[in-house]
Amino acid sequence: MTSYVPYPKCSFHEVGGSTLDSHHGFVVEYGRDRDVDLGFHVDDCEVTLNVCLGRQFSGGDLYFRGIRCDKHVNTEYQPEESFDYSHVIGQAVLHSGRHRYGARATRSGHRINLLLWCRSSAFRELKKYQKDFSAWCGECQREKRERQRLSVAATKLQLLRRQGDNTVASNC
Ligand SMILES: O=C(O)CCC(=O)C(=O)O
Ligand SMILES: [Fe+2]
Repeated sequence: MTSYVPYPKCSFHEVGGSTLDSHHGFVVEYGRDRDVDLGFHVDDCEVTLNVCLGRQFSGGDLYFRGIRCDKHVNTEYQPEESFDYSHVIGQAVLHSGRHRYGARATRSGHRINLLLWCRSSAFRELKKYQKDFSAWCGECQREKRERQRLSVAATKLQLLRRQGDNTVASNC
């Protein structure tokens, strides 16, 4: 193993990363007589640690397509949310569990990865009472920006109308 990744206690604050209190670990294997790829999904956790253990393989890239809350999990992605990651043996990737992603086909060889799904019971409890996840959901953020844009446009229109009324009144 060539790299070291600290336990993600202090990362991913906005998705519960600072209150992680349990985890679930497992190994995935791809190759001959095993899985080929993995479909588009989100993990059942707040933070995912994915360590590429080996062995020799080609393919198997991860394709990420934006972080989403439950309500927006099936929405479109924006071009800037598209990110591909190529596994490197001995290295790990750490990402939000709400990041939508999948694994492309392992084209040859045998790929083995260790997954650690880190969870926060406090974050899960809080989430039940929240409706706006614009702190981390890309689609909540987009909707919020759109609401703000419409509100600014409506205010501008109101001001212009008022200005017009005043001009008419002063000309009478
Ligand atoms: O194949 C990988 O590297 C990722 C596996 C994965 O996303 C999962 O098991 O949830
Ligand atoms: Fe996953």
